Amino acid sequence: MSTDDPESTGPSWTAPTAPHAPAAADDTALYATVRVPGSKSITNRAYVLAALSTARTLVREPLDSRDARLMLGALRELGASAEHTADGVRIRPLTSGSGAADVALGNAGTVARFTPALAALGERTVRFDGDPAIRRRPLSPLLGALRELGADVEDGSGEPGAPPFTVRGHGGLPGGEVDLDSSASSQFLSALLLAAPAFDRGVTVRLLGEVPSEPHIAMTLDMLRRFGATPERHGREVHVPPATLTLADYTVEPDLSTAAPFVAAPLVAGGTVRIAGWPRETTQPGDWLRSLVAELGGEATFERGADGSDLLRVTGDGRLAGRHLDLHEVGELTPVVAAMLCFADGPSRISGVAHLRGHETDRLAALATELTALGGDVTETADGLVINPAPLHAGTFHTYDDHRLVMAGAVLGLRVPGVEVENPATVGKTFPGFVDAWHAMLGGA
Ligand SMILES: O=C(O)C1=C[C@@H](OP(=O)(O)O)[C@@H](O)[C@H](O)C1
Ligand SMILES: C=C(OP(=O)(O)O)C(=O)O
Repeated sequence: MSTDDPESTGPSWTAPTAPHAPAAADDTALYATVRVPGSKSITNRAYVLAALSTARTLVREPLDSRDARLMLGALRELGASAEHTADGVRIRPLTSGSGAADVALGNAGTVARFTPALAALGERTVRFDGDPAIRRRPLSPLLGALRELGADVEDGSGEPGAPPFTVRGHGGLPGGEVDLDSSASSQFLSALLLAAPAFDRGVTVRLLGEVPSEPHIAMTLDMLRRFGATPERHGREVHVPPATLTLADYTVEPDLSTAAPFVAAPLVAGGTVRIAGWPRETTQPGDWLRSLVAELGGEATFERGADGSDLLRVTGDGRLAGRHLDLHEVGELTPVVAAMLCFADGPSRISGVAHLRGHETDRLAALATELTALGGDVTETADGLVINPAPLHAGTFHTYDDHRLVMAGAVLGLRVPGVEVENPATVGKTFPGFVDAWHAMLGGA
């Protein structure tokens, strides 16, 4: 499966049905242990912080996927180096250098939002562009804030404040105080905070509007601290003083958002799935899935594996309660959660996720269209979806170049024979091995 070709539509994939679905958990039901790859959000933050450090960092157990490769490609263009070793990826920090550079964004929000500040810190003239979809995703509040902090950002041929654009590095950024509306994406705030230790005066961000995806901000602050920075947050103000970053070694946690469809499987189909390496403490938004499982009628408990590592054991019986869920803090889980709720025995509602219209695709429109096309009773609201019980049937599930729609299609297929998931290769944004792992979970590897 190519991780470099966003347009590759390839053959569709008939999502497999579960062995015994729906069913009470018994010995013929789904029973599997699953290992998911490293967190995209942690991997790409670790790479950025390592590139800003004063010495080499070994990033252990990183994600290897299209978004992670795009981040490494961007950092190399900006003067860092990345070497794959037996233990992980060793990053050597950014070096000064002049001339022109080109950063390929693909459709990676983390690359588009986290790397322009790094370009402003260097001395290259860096052009940024990516897939057609990234040109439509929100960016302009971040580029505006970077300009106010002293960056030289020039709009390109498209919409102002959108790729393609150019950053002319002048060897540093003054930094200072700035107002930021980060309501369209928490990544704007994370981007400023991650680069701030390298600004002459650090940064003080005064937030306008509500920031979604709060756990991703906690992740940014936590990782900054591990690399030696001292961020402080007081309500709507976040301050990061200048700091020298260094960390020899960083181990990436498994991606709990990538784990979402595997957590959903036993609830939707009946059975037990264990997720290996689920951390007892984490800033990842996917950790919220543990409480979701309980709320929808399943069970999620920690176990200790034979090797001493933690596993999360998720059990369900194929019956799900309908619920109203505000997903503002965990928006990236919406596609899989919406697929689960199509099997609930009562009405459900998802709210708080208007910003999903600026994700890989307009996820609210895509989910309403695709779930309805399979027989679902799903309507879009301004900030979410209303989902009522309805029998689903076979059909094509279009994925709009969105990895999480492939995962949602897989969940639907557990109980609905004949769900044809279009362009499954697009899941390579975060989990190139997803289709194989899904078949392995179902016992058909
Ligand atoms: O900082 C991050 O790593 C992310 C933040 C979130 O972005 P939004 O706040 O734009 O939803 C999330 O949805 C995305 O998958 C990853
Ligand atoms: C919104 C997502 O990705 P990105 O990092 O491209 O914003 C996502 O993975 O759900």
